[in-house]
Amino acid sequence: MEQPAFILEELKQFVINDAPPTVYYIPEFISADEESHLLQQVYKSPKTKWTQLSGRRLQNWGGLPHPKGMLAEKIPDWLQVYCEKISSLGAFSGKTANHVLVNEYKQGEGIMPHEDGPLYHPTVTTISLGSHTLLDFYTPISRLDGDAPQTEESRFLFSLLVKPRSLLILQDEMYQRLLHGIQPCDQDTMTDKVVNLSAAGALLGETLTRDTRVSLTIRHVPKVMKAKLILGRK
Ligand SMILES: O=C(O)CCC(=O)C(=O)O
Ligand SMILES: [Fe+2]
Repeated sequence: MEQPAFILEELKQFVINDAPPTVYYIPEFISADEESHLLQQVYKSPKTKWTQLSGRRLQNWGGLPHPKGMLAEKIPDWLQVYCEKISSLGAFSGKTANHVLVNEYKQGEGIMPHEDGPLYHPTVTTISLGSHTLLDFYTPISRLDGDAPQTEESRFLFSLLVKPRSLLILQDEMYQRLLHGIQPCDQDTMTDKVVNLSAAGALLGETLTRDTRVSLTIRHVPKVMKAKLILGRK
């Protein structure tokens, strides 16, 4: 059922105005009890659910997104609760999230700048557990001939501080145009490039030391394959 658009009104107070459209940052979206319960569930999952990548490991829930459609799998209740809670805020234009990535970053790990791409409804929502991190944003590589090679440093725009238990929602230009990544480092110093400092309750010049961070990346995959039930049919 379509959610009325006015539910997004509630989120308006959480918009980060110093970032391009649109960033919502909601501190303490979940309680400390919910955080430890979620971490327990993540670490209780079968070892086979983990995929080790260079610099992080991840669990995929809900199916593998594919251009031809995702073969949907049931999301366990401990994650489904949050899919529904976030969707009820209107984050996915009335649709319900059906895909969750669990990423685990040990101290000093990160993720290369990337786009989340066209297989998702263009909204990404992230719950952080266990540690803060800095999410960095970059302009895309310009493909104009004759341009000087662009370094990651020259494409860097600004960062968002995401604290444990927060919910981050990125839409519009933040999803569709900019790239995001996490530097593989142990500590983050808060500069004026961190555009949500006050919303995240941090101080300019403060240095935060990272610990293991687990993030829940909750999204909606619009294209889902309908499994054909051919049993008993000609
Ligand atoms: O851990 C995060 O907050 C970012 C994860 C991410 O960008 C992704 O899985 O695509
Ligand atoms: Fe991403």
